[in-house]
Amino acid sequence: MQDYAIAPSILSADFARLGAEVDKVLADGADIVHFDVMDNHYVPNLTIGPMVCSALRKYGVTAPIDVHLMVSPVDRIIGDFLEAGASYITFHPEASQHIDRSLQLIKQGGAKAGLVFNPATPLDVLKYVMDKVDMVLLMSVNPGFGGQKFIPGTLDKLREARALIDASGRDIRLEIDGGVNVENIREIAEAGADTFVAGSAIFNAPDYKAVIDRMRSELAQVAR
Ligand SMILES: O=C(CO)[C@@H](O)[C@H](O)COP(=O)(O)O
Repeated sequence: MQDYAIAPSILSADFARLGAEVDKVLADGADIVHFDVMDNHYVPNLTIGPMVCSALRKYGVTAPIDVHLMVSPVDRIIGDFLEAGASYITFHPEASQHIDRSLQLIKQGGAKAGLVFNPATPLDVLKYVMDKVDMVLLMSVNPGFGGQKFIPGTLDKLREARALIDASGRDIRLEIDGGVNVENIREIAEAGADTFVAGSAIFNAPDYKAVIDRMRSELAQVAR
């Protein structure tokens, strides 16, 4: 079976009890902590920054932390997230003046680097930096808020990204983010995703483990 990873987005967690929420979702079977950084500039919302990432590490979180920067410009915040213990740092190509340089900053700092594509952003730049990318994140909603509906056109884009990744021969995760739930996760995996961000589907449910277990049983039935 494919090495699938479930990455709950803490955007939908209870921020007043963040450490306990992260502990619980990891104990309930999540693989990766998805950490959404919004700057009220690149996107119309404001969330959490490097101090919160660092606080989670000090609190004892050892799981990979996948930092999604919805921030412009990106370069000046990358160093802070490297120090704060980010495992992955992904950013939007349109938020960097020098995409190759931003990717190098992340990798030289010891984290895995990735690019994020909004629903209407083409994948064109990817082919020029494939050798520096460890993750490709496709947004299946317009970024800024949790709880939106999955945009179905993202399935074709996933197939396109999967073909590019497979052709590269590199070990690159293909992550999907926005409107992922138990009902659509199998179709999304069949289109090529291997890493699934889910915010409201998990954190708005009374039983996180039940949702994650149901997601895994859907993934166990994926035909590829
Ligand atoms: O980055 C974002 C939104 O910009 C996402 O990570 C959302 O937080 C996902 O939430 P759901 O769509 O799963 O509720």
